[in-house]
Formats: sequence, structure tokens, C-alpha cells
Amino acid sequence: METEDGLWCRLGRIEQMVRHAYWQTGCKGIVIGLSGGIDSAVAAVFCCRAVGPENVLGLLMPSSVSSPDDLRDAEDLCSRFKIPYEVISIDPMLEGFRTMPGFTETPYLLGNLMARIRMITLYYYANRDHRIVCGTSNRSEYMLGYSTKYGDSAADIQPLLHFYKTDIFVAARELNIPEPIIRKVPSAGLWAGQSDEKEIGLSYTEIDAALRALEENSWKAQNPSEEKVLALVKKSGHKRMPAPSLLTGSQREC
Ligand SMILES: Nc1ncnc2c1ncn2[C@@H]1O[C@H](COP(=O)(O)OP(=O)(O)OC[C@H]2O[C@@H]([n+]3cccc(C(=O)O)c3)[C@H](O)[C@@H]2O)[C@@H](O)[C@H]1O
Ligand SMILES: Nc1ncnc2c1ncn2[C@@H]1O[C@H](COP(=O)(O)OP(=O)(O)OP(=O)(O)O)[C@@H](O)[C@H]1O
Ligand SMILES: [Mg+2]
Repeated sequence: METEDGLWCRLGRIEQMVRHAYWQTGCKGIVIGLSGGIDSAVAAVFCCRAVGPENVLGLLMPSSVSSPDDLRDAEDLCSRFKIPYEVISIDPMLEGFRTMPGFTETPYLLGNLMARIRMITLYYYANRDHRIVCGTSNRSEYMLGYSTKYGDSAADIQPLLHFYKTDIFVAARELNIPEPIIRKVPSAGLWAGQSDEKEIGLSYTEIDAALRALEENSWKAQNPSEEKVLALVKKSGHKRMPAPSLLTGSQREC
């Protein structure tokens, strides 16, 4: 069990990383999508602690399938931590896609499209205001590939990427994130009633236990949960790698 000092040391290192990226890039601010969920709340608060809330902009980007409670929770977070924010409905952008020849609508297609529309909006603000985009991905989602490629996974900094989802809850309490955000069921919010754990078929407690065991045992699965998690990790490898090309590793660097 980690001591309180150990936990604060870990949280302090995240702030240092964000501050370092901020100064190194010479940007004039950070922009982050705030869904009313725990990952974006924790990432935003780390940014505020690192560079001051006045340098952080929250974008609340509901669609017609978003829950009004999520929008209210995101607004409450911004007022508690003094984060400037804007509310931008993504419905008009979705409507634009509906006019495209051959447009087909399923929850899966719309869900990934919404995640990518949010990414485009974040980068528009980043370009316009010389900001960097803060990502909210955690280690559990990243390893399972539970994100939209070049959508919610796209960012300039990833302060939570080393945290398993179950660690995020611990950090959220330490950071004084509002209780309704901590208590809500994790959801990508891409269609009404979506739940990460239902869609994946395992709870985050099971996923994180399996990931920890697999990492310790050189990725050898020892029970059905680990087999299922390992299959998802393998299937999503392309999301964690550069796109295949004939360029070699050393040619990518300078
Ligand atoms: N082997 C391979 N090598 C290289 N590229 C490959 C590939 N297989 C697929 N691809 C490419 O990847 C695409 C599929 O990946 P992608 O478009 O991401 O789609 P996909 O992984 O099928 O779906 C995204 C999943 O993430 C979940 N999600 C999305 C957004 C947010 C959250 C959240 O938690 O907030 C969760 C969502 O509910 C869904 O289960 C293919 O259309 C193809 O372009
Ligand atoms: N309605 C929204 N407005 C703004 N950003 C959003 C919205 N929905 C999703 N996002 C962005 O996409 C990210 C991925 O969503 P995800 O559901 O994984 O995280 P979360 O909502 O912060 O936490 P949880 O996984 O517990 O629901 C969010 O953290 C946020 O940055
Ligand atoms: Mg969510």
C-alpha cells in the first residue's frame, strides 16, 4: 500500500511534467475537453496545479446524446477550480457529416465520428490561441485500445497515461474532484447508456488486475480474464505504434 507521501510525490511529478512541456513548447495555454467524467476532471486539475487555471481552457462539447448531468458536472468542476470554459455543441458539425453522400449512421460510426469532431475542435483552439492539447487517456484504455484512433487519444501531453483507471479514482480523491464525478459510472458517452465496463465485458478492477499480472508475467495469460485482456491488447497494437512505413526508427528522430 502506497503511503500518502509516496502518492503526493507521484502527483507532484505529473505537475512537473506538465509544467515542463508547457514551458518547453513556448505555448500560451492548454486546452482540454471536459466531459463531466473523471479522467478529464483529473487531467484538468493537474494542468491547473501545474500552470494556473487562468492558462487552462476547458471545452465542454455536448451532443444530442450527452447527458445534461455530465454538462452540469463539468461546469461545477470549472467553477470549483476556476477554469475558464466554453460550451460548444458538436451537433451542427455532425449535421454537416449527415449531408455527405453515402453517410450511414450506427452508434459505433457516430461514436467514433463524435470523438474525432471533438479532437478537431480542440486542435482548432490550440492553433488559434497557441495552446497545447491535454489528453485524458489512462493506461487501462491505452493498453486495451479503448479509444478512438486519432480521436480522444490524440493529444500533445498525456498526464494520466501511466495511471491505471483504478489509480485515477485514488488521485481524484486527493485532488478534491467533486463527488458526483468520482461516483459516476465510467462512460465514453458516445451513445445513451454506454458503459465502458459493459462494452468491454470486464470491470476496471478486473482489467487492471489482469494488466498488472500480464506485465509481471511477460504477457503470459493465466486465467480467462487475462486471456481476454491480452487479446484486446494484441488487437489494438496498431493504436500504440507509428503507422507502418519504410522509414526506419533512426530516421524519425533528429
Ligand atoms: N491492424 C491494424 N493496423 C493498422 N490500422 C488498423 C488496424 N486495424 C484497424 N485499423 C484502423 O483502426 C480503425 C479502428 O479503430 P477506431 O477507429 O479507433 O475504432 P474501434 O477501435 O473499432 O472503436 C473504438 C472503441 O473505443 C471506444 N471509445 C471510443 C472513444 C472514446 C472512448 C472513451 O472511453 O471515452 C471509447 C468505442 O466505444 C469503441 O469500442 C480502422 O477503421 C482502421 O482505420
Ligand atoms: N461531451 C464532451 N465534452 C468535452 N470533451 C469530451 C466529451 N466527451 C468526451 N470528451 C473528451 O474525450 C475524453 C475521453 O472520454 P472518457 O469517457 O474516456 O473520459 P472521461 O469522460 O473523462 O472519464 P470516464 O472514462 O470515467 O467517463 C474525455 O476525457 C474528454 O476529454
Ligand atoms: Mg466519459
